Amino acid sequence: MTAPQMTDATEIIRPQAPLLQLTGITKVLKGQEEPRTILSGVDLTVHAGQSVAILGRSGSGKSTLLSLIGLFDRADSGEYLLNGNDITRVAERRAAALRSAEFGFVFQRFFLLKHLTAAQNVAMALVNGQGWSARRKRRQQVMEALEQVGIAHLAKSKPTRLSGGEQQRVAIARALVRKPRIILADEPTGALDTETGNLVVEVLLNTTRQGCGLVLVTHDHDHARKMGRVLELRDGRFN
Ligand SMILES: Nc1ncnc2c1ncn2[C@@H]1O[C@H](COP(=O)(O)OP(=O)(O)OP(=O)(O)O)[C@@H](O)[C@H]1O
Repeated sequence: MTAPQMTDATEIIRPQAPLLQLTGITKVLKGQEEPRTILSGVDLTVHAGQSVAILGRSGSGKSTLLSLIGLFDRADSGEYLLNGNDITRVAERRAAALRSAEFGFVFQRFFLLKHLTAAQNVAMALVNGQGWSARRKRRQQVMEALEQVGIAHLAKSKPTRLSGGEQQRVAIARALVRKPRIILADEPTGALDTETGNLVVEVLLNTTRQGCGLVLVTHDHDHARKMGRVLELRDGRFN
């Protein structure tokens, strides 16, 4: 049996455990109006190398669910296991450590810094509380991530010189450079034409062949069908 490993976030990794396992997750929004139940018993298990598409009409709670998985928010009830560890009520400090050690995030908007090159944008993800890693190691990590998404030749280009698809691939490289176990992608093709969107979906799927888990929120049924599983969020749960 493979021995458990420790990560940056001092978490025990159980190799046989799913990457993530959500059971009976609920989320109620309590604003100035009446409390509103957004998620009412979501179950989701993702293993290494698996891809899942989440469909659902606008407002069905897809982004809310992704923000719970990515530990930007916490569920009101239910259980969340990450690598077999119960993190349902994890405190913010540990959540932040887990976010940067375990997850890569990709959004519809690319959030690239215009005055930096593609490589410099990717390198930004390597800054941590202790400052920068060694320059040579950093450069190697950045080039590997750019190669992984097929744009190493654009390393020195600034975002304004890149197409939308190329910019999204820089954003994906930035998500990959820390070698996350799970990619959370929220409508990553929403701002792209069909052909470019297809390419970006292929790039994301490729990460699962290297062992990442992928959760893709999308409105595009063609993209969803390319994932290993398609789930539809309706009335706060998967039907
Ligand atoms: N911070 C918030 N305050 C109040 N309501 C919110 C907040 N965040 C989300 N909501 C509401 O919760 C519901 C679910 O939103 P969410 O963004 O998760 O849906 P979605 O399925 O991702 O929608 P879309 O496909 O349009 O992105 C919506 O009705 C939304 O208006």
